[in-house]
Amino acid sequence: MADFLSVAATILILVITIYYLWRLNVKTYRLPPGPKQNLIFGSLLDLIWSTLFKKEPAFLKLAKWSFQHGPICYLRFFRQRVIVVSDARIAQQLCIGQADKFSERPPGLLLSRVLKNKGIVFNDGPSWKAHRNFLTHEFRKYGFGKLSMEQRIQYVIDDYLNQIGKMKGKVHDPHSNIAIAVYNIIWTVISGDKFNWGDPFLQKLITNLETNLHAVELTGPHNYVTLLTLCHLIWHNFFRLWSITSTRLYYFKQLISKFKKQQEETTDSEAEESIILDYLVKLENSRKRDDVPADFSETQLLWLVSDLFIAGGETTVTTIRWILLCLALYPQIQERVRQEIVETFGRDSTPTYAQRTQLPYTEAFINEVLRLGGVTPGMWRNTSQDATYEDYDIPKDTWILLHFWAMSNDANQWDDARTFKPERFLNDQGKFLKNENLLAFSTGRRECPGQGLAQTELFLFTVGILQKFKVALPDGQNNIDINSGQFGITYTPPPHLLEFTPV
Ligand code: HEM
Repeated sequence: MADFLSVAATILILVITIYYLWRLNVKTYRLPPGPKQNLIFGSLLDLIWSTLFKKEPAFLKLAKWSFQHGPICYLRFFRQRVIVVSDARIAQQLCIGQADKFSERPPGLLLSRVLKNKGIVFNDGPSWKAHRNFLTHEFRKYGFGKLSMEQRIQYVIDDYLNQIGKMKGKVHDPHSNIAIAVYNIIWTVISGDKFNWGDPFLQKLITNLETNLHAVELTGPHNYVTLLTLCHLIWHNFFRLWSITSTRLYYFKQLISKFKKQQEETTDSEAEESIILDYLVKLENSRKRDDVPADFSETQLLWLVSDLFIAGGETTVTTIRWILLCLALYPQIQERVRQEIVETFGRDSTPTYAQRTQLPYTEAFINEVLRLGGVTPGMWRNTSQDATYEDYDIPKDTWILLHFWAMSNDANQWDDARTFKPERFLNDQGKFLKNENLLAFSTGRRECPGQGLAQTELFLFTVGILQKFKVALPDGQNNIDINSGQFGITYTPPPHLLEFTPV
């Protein structure tokens, strides 16, 4: 009896699988090249084998496939069609040239399922559009490059530099101080308020935000097949993930309540303009007029704030960690950047972001860190309609991986791709030269709306640190391999300690 049942179950599974595959291939498409696919699983078993048994990160495996088969590489993971794009120009042709078709997130992705109709990053449709427009308008209104916003950022960077000064050259892991400064900057930018250094609430929030980041890995096998998604959730303890997210939202709720209370106690003329205040005023005014924009609500404000902390925090913290590590690993480059800064602005005056054009080597250095660090290794889009690229078809509901790390590491686009060379961003006259192959902040309608803020932070941090400190690895720890970063939701530098000596 047991034998009969298992034979019947096997036949049933086979019939269902063949039916699905048949439906998938009813229409024959001219698909881009890719590795040979298994009839049923496509490349899923290869991916499982590499990630689970060979411990190769999925991002790296996908990059290898794409280097082997071309910058637009087709794969299938069981039923899910995937295209990996590892060329910045192709990404731009698709995401700008055919923006209507390439601006959604994949609806089946775990994070899209959980965050549907919430915030911005994994949201879609009218709710995404309304919040994205609001944010873009706000960032333009307060303008990075405008002094008031830069001053807010600079106050936090000054706190950071004071803190480093107090450590008197003690060797330490730079991560936690950078995180305190970066998350505080996000809060000051969106609320006009600022935490004191070492505020226990900020510390609690950061611990929460940095817990379990590996559970939201974006490209591993569990992303494509519901059964594997369930296994992944069980493995990472679904209840724990849920409790971390609820606690996070509770913290943001507390922050916004505190913000509202402060506003009530402030007279109109004293009130500091801010993104949160603008959201609440817009909501209030539109409620009175009875024309609330798509999905604007206090709950959505929570998700928006949460998204800004998540999208703007880990990315910027990781980039600054790479900046410090690269300064320490390449002392001659560090001296050259410092010399340029000190000769142009001295040790005490702070240049504005707009004055970066006077510091071309510093700009080249930061761009080389963004390239080699490849902080956001990739991001998903979904085709909302059938599309084409040159002679290839890209069917509706194909997941498109914009593989930023592969774009920055393609030997066909970059000389000595894995060597740290800021000069590649300078022209013959020593002026900074933008390189179209670098897409650190993505492209098209979903490109990073926080790019201006992030670039301002990276610039002010680099200048501030080099005006005051020499950054070095402790004696005997200079053998860190710059190519041994770890892939997760961001590409993080290998663990390291640093010492900061006043100059
Ligand atoms: C060095 C720092 C940063 C890097 C490298 C970075 C990079 C990126 C990338 C690659 C994307 C994906 C875009 C796509 O889907 O194609 C993105 C999205 C996003 N980023 Fe950033 N980002 C950084 C900092 C920030 C900051 C400071 C903020 C705001 C506080 C921010 C807010 C966002 C948001 C809200 C999205 C989602 C946009 C959407 O889906 O419409 N990012 N970022």
